[in-house]
Amino acid sequence: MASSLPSVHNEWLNLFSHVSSLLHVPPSHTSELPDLDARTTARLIDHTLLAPAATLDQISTLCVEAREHHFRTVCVRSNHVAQAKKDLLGTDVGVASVVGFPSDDDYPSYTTARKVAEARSAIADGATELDMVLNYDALKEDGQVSENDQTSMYTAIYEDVMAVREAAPKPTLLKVILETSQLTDEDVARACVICCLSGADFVKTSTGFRGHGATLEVVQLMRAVCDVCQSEGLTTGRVQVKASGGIRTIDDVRKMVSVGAERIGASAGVAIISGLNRRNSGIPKALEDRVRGDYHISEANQRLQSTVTESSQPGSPYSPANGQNAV
Ligand SMILES: O=C[C@H](O)COP(=O)(O)O
Repeated sequence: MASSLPSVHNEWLNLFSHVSSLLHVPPSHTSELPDLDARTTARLIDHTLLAPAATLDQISTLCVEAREHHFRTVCVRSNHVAQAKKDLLGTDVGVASVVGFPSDDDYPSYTTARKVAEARSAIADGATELDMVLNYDALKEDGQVSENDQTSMYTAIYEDVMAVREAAPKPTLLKVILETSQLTDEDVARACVICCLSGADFVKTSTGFRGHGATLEVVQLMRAVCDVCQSEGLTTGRVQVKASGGIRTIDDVRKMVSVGAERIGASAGVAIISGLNRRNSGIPKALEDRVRGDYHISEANQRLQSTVTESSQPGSPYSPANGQNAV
């Protein structure tokens, strides 16, 4: 692994070119979506409440829901980890803490020291998983760095993730949020390579606070890049993909799983499971749609479907091979 780590800017660029030359994003899923039962679906979901103004009562309600449905984790801000841990003692639900997360309308770039301190505090309070935000703004500085520069922002981005990884060694799971709505496909791919080299367990699409959430294309691209990194020996194991942001229905989940997501971050976890149960119990679709409407399903579907059609650059190595979109 150490010999694979670039040290200067143009070594990073060479590595990115090498990975992209091997990249084959498969055709988008066009046929059957996977059947998922309620238990399997729940174990895919990080049941999420990240509103900065969330109260302890709301966190406790989140935990009651997570216990009832057996979600994989609750995903909360670090100041809520201790409460969630207490509420979930003796259950099969983990606690995931975000690190370096934005607030409603502020997207600060946290220092590495601050992320490390937040990670340590969350783990001390009982977090079993961390969802840290990548320093994704730095990815956009590529044009300002010459290929001969000895320093590279890619090294700085890598070191930021590594510092949190070292503060949160396995078995704590480390997910790195790319905030894909803010990135080009090329930058998404580069971010995935950096995360793979840093020993992340997951790459995750979105915070849900900035721009649109997960799209099928970006999940598919992230899966493909992580596969290339693994086959090229750039990872210590399989790096998984977490889709988050705007996932509201069981069909949204099925679509994301069909293109490679192995974890779902959603604040609509209860609605997703309830919709699935109603469907399985044969409640007429018209009634289901009316109930689901309470959760702004049609708006979420529109968001998902419109982002699905924002295709990657045709002909680029980051585009699906046949350009078809999943629906
Ligand atoms: O990390 C997860 C996201 O914040 C969830 O976003 P969402 O509220 O659109 O489900």
